[in-house]
Amino acid sequence: MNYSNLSLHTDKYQINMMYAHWVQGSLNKKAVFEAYFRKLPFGNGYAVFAGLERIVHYIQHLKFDDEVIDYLRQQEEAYQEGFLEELRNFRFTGCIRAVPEGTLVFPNVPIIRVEARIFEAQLIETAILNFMNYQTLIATKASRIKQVAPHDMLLEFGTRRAQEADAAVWGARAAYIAGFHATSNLRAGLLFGIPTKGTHAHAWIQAHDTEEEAFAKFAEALPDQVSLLVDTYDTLKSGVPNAIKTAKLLEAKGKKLQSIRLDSGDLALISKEARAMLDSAGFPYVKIIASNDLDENLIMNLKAQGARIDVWGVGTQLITAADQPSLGGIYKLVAKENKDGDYQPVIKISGNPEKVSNPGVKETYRLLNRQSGRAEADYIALGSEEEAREGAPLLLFDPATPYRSKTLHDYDSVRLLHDIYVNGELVYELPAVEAIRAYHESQLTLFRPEIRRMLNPEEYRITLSRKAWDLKMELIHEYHP
Ligand SMILES: Nc1ncnc2c1ncn2[C@@H]1O[C@H](COP(=O)(O)OP(=O)(O)OP(=O)(O)O)[C@@H](O)[C@H]1O
Ligand SMILES: O=P(O)(O)OC[C@H]1O[C@H](OP(=O)(O)OP(=O)(O)O)[C@H](O)[C@@H]1O
Ligand SMILES: O=C(O)c1cccnc1
Repeated sequence: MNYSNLSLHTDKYQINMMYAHWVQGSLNKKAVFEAYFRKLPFGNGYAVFAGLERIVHYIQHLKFDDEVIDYLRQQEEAYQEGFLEELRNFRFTGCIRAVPEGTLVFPNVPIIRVEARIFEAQLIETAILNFMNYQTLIATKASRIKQVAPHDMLLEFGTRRAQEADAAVWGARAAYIAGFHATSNLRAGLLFGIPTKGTHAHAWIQAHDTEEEAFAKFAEALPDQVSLLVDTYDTLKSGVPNAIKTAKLLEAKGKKLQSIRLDSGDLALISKEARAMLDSAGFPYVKIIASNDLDENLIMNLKAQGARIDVWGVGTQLITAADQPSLGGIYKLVAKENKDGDYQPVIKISGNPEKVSNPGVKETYRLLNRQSGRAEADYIALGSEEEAREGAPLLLFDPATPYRSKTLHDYDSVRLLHDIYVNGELVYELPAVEAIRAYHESQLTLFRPEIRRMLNPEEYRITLSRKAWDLKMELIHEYHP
């Protein structure tokens, strides 16, 4: 079996809809879908978009091979051979626009737009959401951790607790984009060129007669990168004193002990005492790593307690986004091709106002205040509108709170969506992960600290243009006269 073929990495209902479009002859009708999420995760003030590289890789390799076709034939007797033949010839021929990875993104702002034959656009919904939702979630969680320890080294240790192998490597990459410095996962290092780091486990100590011997042997084996786990028996009575002995052995050879790792107990108290012991033994350069179910709240708390920790190893809480294990990103049809070949806007109505979709093919602009250089708002306009593109005065119109409406005069507007595929052709050069990480860091500076803060952040302004709002109201009234 070919484990790497992702053509059926989709929900069965997509293939059923594709089949029904094929049966009724509407498969080639064009459609526009937009992907976005409605609510920020973790109560954060922003999310960090990630997942595009994986999406591109998926689209590039989309192929219904013989094995897949045979499986579908067995699965569903109703599927006619002509449909299966259509799938056999499947390739993506549409257009995809997306925000670059590392961009800060906000609720209800389209972050991916797919314009394609409905047959194609429908198939890829599930995979696009799967990649975007997970990676954006982990990048956002990692960004929160980075916020509380902006000057410390952050190591991603989550693979053993991740929801399987793909989550481990793509999660490691998402964490790196958001400012982590390295991962323990070597495959992530190989695949994405991100730095890797590692200490050793308790098993190394347990495999020797004494802790002292274990440390010395480890230092002998890897003298240039010795990091010792000091809590196997007793951190302060045995682990740290033995680490100091090893540090002396290393110095005698002209080498340096890099760090010790604390993995249990009161990390604030123990780190302070370990720091004092290392300093008074003449090893101020030895860093202290901490691990043990850490997250942004614990790290912030440990810092408030004066913990002397230089490096944070973060696993389970990050890679599983433990406090919110899913981002609710969605993919909604916003326009369909009508009989004349024009796009007709469509809406999804819900009893819950937050769930009513924004109809029409739209363009999103990030408006940067020319005086401060800071982002003021994201402005969602219909594709046909010119104002934001041309820098004309813009009404930031808030129907729920009209007193918040204001007109923006002196601004630069940046189009958020970039061409990724044009008529089936990949036109976007995927940036190296280092460049994405640097881009993300620069993007953060565009936002005021009140929006970036971890707790009760200020809400960033998202505005529909007057025309986009009027279109929404028009369609609502059509269905609810
Ligand atoms: N000073 C501290 N303040 C708040 N939380 C702490 C502090 N020190 C450690 N913690 C956190 O408390 C939780 C439990 O720590 P504890 O020392 O009980 O570890 P443990 O996992 O039970 O130890 P072991 O690994 O030996 O079983 C961990 O998430 C740890 O990171
Ligand atoms: O705690 P996390 O943030 O997930 O970080 C990774 C954990 O993985 C290792 O533990 P190990 O697998 O030996 O199990 P443990 O949880 O019992 O320490 C390591 O010592 C960390 O404690
Ligand atoms: O290198 C480490 O210390 C490490 C790696 C994975 C999980 N826990 C710790």
